Amino acid sequence: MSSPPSSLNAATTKAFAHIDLDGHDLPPSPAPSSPSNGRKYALATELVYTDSKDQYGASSMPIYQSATFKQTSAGGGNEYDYTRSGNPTRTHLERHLAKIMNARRALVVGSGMGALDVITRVLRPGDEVITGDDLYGGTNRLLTYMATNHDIVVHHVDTTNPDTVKAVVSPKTTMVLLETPTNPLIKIVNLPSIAKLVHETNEKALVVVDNTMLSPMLCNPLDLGADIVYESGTKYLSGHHDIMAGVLAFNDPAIGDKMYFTINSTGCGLAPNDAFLLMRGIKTLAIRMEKQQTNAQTIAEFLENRGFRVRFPGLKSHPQYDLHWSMARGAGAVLSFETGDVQLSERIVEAAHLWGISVSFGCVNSLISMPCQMSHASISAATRKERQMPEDIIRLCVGIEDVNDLIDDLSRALVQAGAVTVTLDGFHAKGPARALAQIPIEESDAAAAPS
Ligand SMILES: N[C@@H](CCSC[C@H](N)C(=O)O)C(=O)O
Repeated sequence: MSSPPSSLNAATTKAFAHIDLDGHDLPPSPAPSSPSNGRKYALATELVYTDSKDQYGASSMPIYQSATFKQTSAGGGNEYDYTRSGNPTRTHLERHLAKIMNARRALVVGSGMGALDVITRVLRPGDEVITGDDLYGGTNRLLTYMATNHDIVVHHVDTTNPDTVKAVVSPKTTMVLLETPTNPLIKIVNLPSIAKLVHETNEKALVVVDNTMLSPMLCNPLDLGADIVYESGTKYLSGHHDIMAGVLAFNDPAIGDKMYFTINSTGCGLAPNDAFLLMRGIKTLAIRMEKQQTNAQTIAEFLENRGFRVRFPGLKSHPQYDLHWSMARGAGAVLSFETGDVQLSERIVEAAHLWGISVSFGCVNSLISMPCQMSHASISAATRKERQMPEDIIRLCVGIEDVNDLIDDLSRALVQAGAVTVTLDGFHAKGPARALAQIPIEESDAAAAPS
């Protein structure tokens, strides 16, 4: 895992300012800083291990809080010249991310949506994008913006069924944008099958995966056939909800060059202070994720055992349990459940104390939210209805607190909201929540899927 020679970095930093966004006459890509074959240890070890050569041997890469860098000659040419183009703290983070994401190259920007913006800038009028019918509200909003303002054609299909994707892939398909598990319905998407069928039909189409729900701790979409993987670094990677960040990773040097060109041109690269905080967060990813997943599993089982319909890939009842585990090393820590009644869900959410009513996930603190009113509110009510998104769905994003405290707080909220019948033996979902639990998830999802 040696660093690339400084002359290479300097060449790419300077040359990128003059190349065509369409990728013509690209200079050679920088040498992969930490290619996947540079990994020596188990992922938990690699998350904390770095071999950066700081001049003073600092064990934590310092924050190079400098906008510009002195050059040694009038022609410039030093490794760094200007932080928009490159910064040592950011480079250190990018090399570390490339290593843990099994990528040849990673880049970091100011938010997860910023990462998707960089990716979608390759689209041209008339290009077609295929994506899911259950996807993050911000992603839906950006794609809608592209469709409205840049004449991009967006197909929202049931990506849990590769055949529905196959039916719409064509020579015009430029991008297939997937997330698994989907947010907030926790449906699983068969990444290898879709990547294969897309590339067989149209070898130029880019398969792009939002891996925010799993993080590199649990899934490496590049190994499953994706061309680009991106994540919100605001979530599991940083883990403390104290920064916004976006991460992009690739194996194809030409894709990396294009994305770097856009980042340098638009100035959306991650600031040094945030790069430092993201790097610090990544070091505890394994231990946080382990605890969050264990807590999430306990809570999912707790709710299911009390008669709620729960969506979580750690439950055997999840209709795509086997598919999820064929691609991922864990279930993650986001689950959702339905009550069948919007007002009842609101009362549950508002009765919780320990669970913060907040958007986002992946943080050490546990969060509760109603996606249709919060994270996915930017999807119009009409579109939510068309896609049959359950307005009552509650999303739980599980943190690292003591699980008994989390269960106590949730139990109290369920009782206070009137969602359960209390007996001497405990309590059980009642009314619409109980009725809903009788309908298997696959049946209601099949009814919801667009034909
Ligand atoms: N008001 C924000 C909501 C952000 S949701 C953040 C996160 N990705 C989640 O799923 O909770 C917006 O409209 O973007």
